[in-house]
Amino acid sequence: MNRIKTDILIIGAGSGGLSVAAGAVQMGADVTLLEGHKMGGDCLNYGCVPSKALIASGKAAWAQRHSEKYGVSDAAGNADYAAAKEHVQGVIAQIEPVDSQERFEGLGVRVIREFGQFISPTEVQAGDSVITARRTVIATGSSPLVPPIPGLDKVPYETNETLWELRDRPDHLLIVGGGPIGMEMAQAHVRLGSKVTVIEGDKALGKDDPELAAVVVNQLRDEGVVIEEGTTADEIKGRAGAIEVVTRDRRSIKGSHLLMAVGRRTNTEKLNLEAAGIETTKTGVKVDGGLRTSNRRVYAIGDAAGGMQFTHVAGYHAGVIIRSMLFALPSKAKTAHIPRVTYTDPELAQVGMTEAQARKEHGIRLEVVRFNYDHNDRAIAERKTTGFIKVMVYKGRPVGASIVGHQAGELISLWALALANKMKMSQIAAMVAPYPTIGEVNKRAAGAYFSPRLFENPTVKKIVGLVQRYIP
Ligand SMILES: Cc1cc2nc3c(=O)[nH]c(=O)nc-3n(C[C@H](O)[C@H](O)[C@H](O)COP(=O)(O)OP(=O)(O)OC[C@H]3O[C@@H](n4cnc5c(N)ncnc54)[C@H](O)[C@@H]3O)c2cc1C
Ligand SMILES: NC(=O)c1ccc[n+]([C@@H]2O[C@H](COP(=O)([O-])OP(=O)(O)OC[C@H]3O[C@@H](n4cnc5c(N)ncnc54)[C@H](O)[C@@H]3O)[C@@H](O)[C@H]2O)c1
Repeated sequence: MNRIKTDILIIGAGSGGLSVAAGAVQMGADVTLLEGHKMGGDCLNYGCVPSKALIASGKAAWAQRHSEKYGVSDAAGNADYAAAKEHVQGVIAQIEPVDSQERFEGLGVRVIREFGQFISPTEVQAGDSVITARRTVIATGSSPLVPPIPGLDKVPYETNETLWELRDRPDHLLIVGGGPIGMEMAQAHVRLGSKVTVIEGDKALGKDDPELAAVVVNQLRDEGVVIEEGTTADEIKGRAGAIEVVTRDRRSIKGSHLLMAVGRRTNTEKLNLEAAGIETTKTGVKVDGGLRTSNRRVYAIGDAAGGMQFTHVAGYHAGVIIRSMLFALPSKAKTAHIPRVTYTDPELAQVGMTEAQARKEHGIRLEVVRFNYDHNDRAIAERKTTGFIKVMVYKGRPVGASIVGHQAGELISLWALALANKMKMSQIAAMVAPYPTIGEVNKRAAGAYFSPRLFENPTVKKIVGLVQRYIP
């Protein structure tokens, strides 16, 4: 048995774990990192990176088929599904070195390629090593949730972990779940030439503002995706190439392939948390505001912490706990300034409160300002005028922003900055945005807040009248 003493032990080398490791080791801590599977975790290997790469293939095919409006004749836009998947692997391969064992060992991190499990409140076993750490970080991420739908265990199905291996284009992809995974993959596949049916138990993109979700849902429907809402997949039948989903209302929906995209479950089963006195909740490891578990020497971050499940959240959590672990300073993880984006076309982006949440919180004192993409000159030039922004404002400060449209994911960063720093609408309005950019949408939303105050204000009119009378 190999005994190791270390300052910081990190379990899981995904977005969260790697960020802690890189930060802590470069600030002088002795760091040990465990990874039982692939370096880089879900985001690099099975999540953000492959999904965004496949979306890029779909976009390229779509652009070829829809170029007539720019004076360039439409082309067939026929996609080679296997080649698109090679492109996906190529993108992963290009990013991989940044997350590699070699890079982290080069930084001075002790990397052990084993799954870890607690054997006591202060010890973790990984292979033949027993590690005692001053502080331990659970960064074990999450896996696809596969619900016990009758018949599912008897048919082949894809998840976000297997989809990237598939080389034969599905003739008809059935997707159970209309959340971000389901909707992003539905559009990528329909654009790459598959028929696609989404079966969603409630509302597609149901966690988002329904007014924005409707824009995305309508676009996908226009592109040919069949979206069945309000009905769950209650039974699965068939065999490879001929899958049948029987819905709650006893309809039979047939397709060639099945993708399960109904949410996540956190990876805690291998950790033997009881041995360390670490409690869990329904969604993940139980943490306090500073991301400490019920064992004060152990933190949980990223997907494992059971809150918002995004790569940038895992990275943010890393910063929060580094402050607390390395400098013993108080540090709290907040959520109000965390953005999220669904990378459909158009994209859907949110930070802070949605309109419904803000109305509930602030009642009639809430102001909602809007601006539509069809008044943005760059959007008109690029013929990407579908979409709008709305900003929820309370006492002169934004408390939420929702954007659906071209590059919404890029535009939301400004509002993430504003919310993180409690900025005023006047500070956004003071910004000069270059013309013609999609980014002017943000400036115009801020302008929409001040327009009525300036242009429909009798006092302003009176002052201007007076000043004009007296200046030479
Ligand atoms: C299809 C898909 C698309 C996504 N797209 C986006 C996106 O566009 N933007 C975004 O922000 N987020 C996206 N996400 C979410 C994002 O991937 C996750 O939020 C992020 O990967 C979480 O990081 P993490 O460090 O918590 O966990 P992970 O990245 O999952 O890393 C956890 C690591 O821990 C390892 N591990 C588990 N148990 C143990 C153990 N006992 N011992 C040792 N190692 C262990 C695992 O093997 C894994 O490598 C997407 C997710 C999916 C599934
Ligand atoms: N762009 C991004 O940032 C991005 C992209 C993909 C995934 N993610 C992350 O991964 C998480 C998981 O994504 P997801 O889409 O799997 O989960 P999700 O929980 O967001 O959506 C799952 C959907 O499946 C539906 N559902 C559940 N059981 C069903 C059933 N039996 N039949 C029909 N519908 C059913 C739910 O109503 C829900 O709308 C996201 O919440 C997000 O944190 C992020």
